Amino acid sequence: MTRLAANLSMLFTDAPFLDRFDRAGAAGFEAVEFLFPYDHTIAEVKARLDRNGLQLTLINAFAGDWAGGERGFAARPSKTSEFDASIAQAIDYATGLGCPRIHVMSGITKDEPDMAACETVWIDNMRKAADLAANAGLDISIEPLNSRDMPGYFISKQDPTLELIGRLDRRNVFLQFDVYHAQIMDGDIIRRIERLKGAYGHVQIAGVPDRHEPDEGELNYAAIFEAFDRAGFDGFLGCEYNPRGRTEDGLAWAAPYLPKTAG
Ligand SMILES: O=C(O)C(=O)CO
Repeated sequence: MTRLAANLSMLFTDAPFLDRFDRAGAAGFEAVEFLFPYDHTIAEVKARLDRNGLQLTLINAFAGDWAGGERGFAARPSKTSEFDASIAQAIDYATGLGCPRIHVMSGITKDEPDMAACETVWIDNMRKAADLAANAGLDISIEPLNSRDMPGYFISKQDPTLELIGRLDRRNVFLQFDVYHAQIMDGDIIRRIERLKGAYGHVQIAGVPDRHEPDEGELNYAAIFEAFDRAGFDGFLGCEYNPRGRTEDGLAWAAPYLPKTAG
């Protein structure tokens, strides 16, 4: 069954962050995800989840100076103390908010002098994060980002990322399968959903190429939703797109999958 989570870092952004929970609830969502809750206390965020009856499916660990272009620390040899602090903080928030997984970003490595050192520190950092998360009953999610939007990001394709995840040898680390990024870098989406079954723990969606609502662009999302169903994926699909206008005005495609609005 297709179930949708609103990504509150990209949807309802005409409202302040905490008010986006109310907008998502009113629009019929039963779940949300977002990148960084850290400007607010756990209690403030929890109160908004609870008052709207929303589950939280994903948060990101702090990833550095986002506006300045930073995208995480895991593969950056000079940033291990920032990495450690970001994981400790994310585990506190995920635990306090009842969120089952944390997206740990790998970092922009195009200007790093030694890629072998980046890979070594990525493995060490991700293993450390996975073990701390496992102690708290949480999963780690790792996402390749397409190199058109995010040049120089450490991981950009699904299969090489899975190869790295395999080397971690940790049972609580999963691929974050963002269909938008995967279509741009890898393609063959339906077969990939089937082949990678069990390897992805979280899924995100958007239209390709413009990252707007999934009802436009080159992908047939009805067929993709069926493929995730057939593959037995029972998690939420994170709606991580830039709305063409006001978020609510672009949600007609989602209505059949939103329990509070489905007729
Ligand atoms: O940019 C993306 O696709 C993300 O999910 C960042 O967390």
